[in-house]
Amino acid sequence: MHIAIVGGGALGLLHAAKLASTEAEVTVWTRTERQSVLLADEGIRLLELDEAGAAGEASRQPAKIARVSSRSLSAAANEAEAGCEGQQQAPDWILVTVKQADLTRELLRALRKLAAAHTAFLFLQNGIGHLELAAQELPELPLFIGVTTEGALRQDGRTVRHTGRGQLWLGRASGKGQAAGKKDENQQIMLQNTLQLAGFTVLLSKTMNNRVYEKLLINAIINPLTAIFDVTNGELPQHSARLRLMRALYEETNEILRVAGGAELGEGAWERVLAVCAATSANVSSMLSDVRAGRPTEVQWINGGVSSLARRVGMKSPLNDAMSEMVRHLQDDRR
Ligand SMILES: NC(=O)C1=CN([C@@H]2O[C@H](COP(=O)(O)OP(=O)(O)OC[C@H]3O[C@@H](n4cnc5c(N)ncnc54)[C@H](OP(=O)(O)O)[C@@H]3O)[C@@H](O)[C@H]2O)C=CC1
Ligand SMILES: CC(C)(CO)C(=O)C(=O)O
Repeated sequence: MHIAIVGGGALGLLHAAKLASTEAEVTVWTRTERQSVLLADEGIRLLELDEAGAAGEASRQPAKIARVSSRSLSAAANEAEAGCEGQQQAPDWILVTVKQADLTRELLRALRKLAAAHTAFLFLQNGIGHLELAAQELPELPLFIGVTTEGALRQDGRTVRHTGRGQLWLGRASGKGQAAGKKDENQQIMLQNTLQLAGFTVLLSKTMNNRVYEKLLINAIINPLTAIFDVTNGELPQHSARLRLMRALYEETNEILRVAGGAELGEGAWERVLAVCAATSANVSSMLSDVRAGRPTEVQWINGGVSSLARRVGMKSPLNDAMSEMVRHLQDDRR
């Protein structure tokens, strides 16, 4: 099986490095030519978690060097379009691991050139809204969505630290329980088996809607509030005013996801949000990391995504609107 990974960032390098230990052929499509040359020459340096869950150097595990092929995405797309001799066959799977802001029409059009009729796509972004865009640009191709609780941090162009073991749920993008075709199922099972051989825990789901919305609920609460208060995930609920804000944001978001998104998150969703804070207590959330580094955040696809859902059915979303506004200000202030 040939698996191409779009983006040599935290999640992309983690998946590529671990998949390289299987029989799959792995290609990383990077943004820059420079990173593609670095990966081809020196391989990916993976700081793996040990059995107790400590990562890389902290646990004194030697770094693993994983050999993969790599290409800049634009060069690969141009070659595919020109029908250059000797180019790689179209992949069976394309795992898209760029951040939301980089998941543009232009990127999707480049990917279309690199796909064949048998190519399936898996999108691993936090937030919502990107699948609609992908469906417009890749209407005839099988699109799958993944919700992952793995944690990864890129340290330099070729080094990635596995910061937390989690699980990956994957299924059809619009999967509200519709019957999957046999080809679909086989494709998913092949990817599941390969990812499991690489060491990931992978579960297939026919109700990805609920998985996506549960992760969205978690991100819509933890990410903006940790960014605004400049605290770790574990510190967030430890102050009564912050806990009250979390709860208010939970009530608003949960109701919007239920009414506008048809989410069935069941009992205990609030406790699960608190459990994520506890399980990732030392984490600096991705939104706080982005704010600290002066990078664009994914707030537009997280709290902004919740607000868009609300608007569609005439509901109000004052707290989510405020989160988007405040995080955008933080972003602008840091630039
Ligand atoms: N990291 C994590 O633990 C988790 C992340 N996620 C989600 O996964 C997504 C990716 O996150 P993460 O891996 O942390 O992000 P990173 O910023 O580490 O990685 C994104 C990568 O995409 C690359 N990229 C951007 N544009 C293009 C392009 N046009 N062509 C090819 N590559 C491109 C970037 O390249 P360059 O560096 O050159 O700009 C970068 O290497 C996000 O939506 C995040 O919310 C979900 C769960 C866990
Ligand atoms: C679950 C959480 C909040 C873990 O840090 C996350 O997904 C993020 O930081 O984006």
